[in-house]
Amino acid sequence: MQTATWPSINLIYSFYPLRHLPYLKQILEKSFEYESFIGDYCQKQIEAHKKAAKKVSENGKEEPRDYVEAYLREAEKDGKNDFSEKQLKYILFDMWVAGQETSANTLIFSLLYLLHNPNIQDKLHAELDTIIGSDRRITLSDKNSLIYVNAFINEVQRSVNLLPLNLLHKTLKDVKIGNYLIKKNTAVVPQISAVMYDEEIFPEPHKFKPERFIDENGKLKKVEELIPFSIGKRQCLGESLARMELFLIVSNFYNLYKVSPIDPSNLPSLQKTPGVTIQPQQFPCNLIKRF
Ligand code: HEM
Repeated sequence: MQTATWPSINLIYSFYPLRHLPYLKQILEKSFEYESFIGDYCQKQIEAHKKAAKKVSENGKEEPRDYVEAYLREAEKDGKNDFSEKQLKYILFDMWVAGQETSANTLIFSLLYLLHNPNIQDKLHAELDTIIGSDRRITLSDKNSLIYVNAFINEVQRSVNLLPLNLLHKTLKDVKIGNYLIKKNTAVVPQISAVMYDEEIFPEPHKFKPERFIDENGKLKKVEELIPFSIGKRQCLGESLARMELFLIVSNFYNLYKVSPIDPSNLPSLQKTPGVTIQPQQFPCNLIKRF
């Protein structure tokens, strides 16, 4: 994934003849290698589902267990050949690539921010101890009560700024914005960071402050400029899934564990490795059970 999202890959796809240059050629070949690795994995899942899934024609009335099963059933019902296995493979590929590392890297950065801000971890634990108060499983029904946890996740997503350059878009017709004319077929790179690091909206944008998302009455603030999933027609397809995952993992993980640095005088680096998605550096830390 890291290879496939290198800026050089974007460069090649923006101007395809560049793929013949020796260094870029090597990178592109590496990305094809990873692409077929993930593609093969998706294909194996489809094969396994085809064997196990209950077909509509076999009176499969119960809910499909997952996306692949739902797709295969729809394909069986469809008479127009709108569904194909190739399409399914690439949908799975897209969801895997877009959904796996994005959520994982955001979660890893949450650890880093807590290692750098032990007082914020104390506040997180204080809220979890007051509202949850045990090692019971936290569920989505707890979401509205855990204000600080939600504010913490918002601030992690704002600070990580996972897709700083968003994905490339293209204008389908001439567009006028203010005094600027953007011609049809222009590549546009919407800058999510310009919004999430705007100091008029988020004062001291480089400081990690979950409190910026809590109002004077202690309620969670809705801040429209918090746009880690982008906005518009092509905004993240997995946003609601990702939001659920982040809440469930962050709340349960930090309820059960306290994180601490191996060496407090030498904290792990917050440096971000660039790519289409931001990557953290590898780091060790201690996990202490709270229950
Ligand atoms: C923290 C987690 C995530 C973040 C920050 C994130 C962010 C984004 C962003 C910024 C885009 C580009 C939107 C645009 O072009 O304007 C995007 C696109 C996309 N995301 Fe996510 N995403 C996350 C998780 C997921 C998950 C879990 C899935 C699926 C299971 C997913 C699937 C997709 C897909 C398929 C697209 C392309 C949508 C399109 O082009 O129409 N993402 N995501």
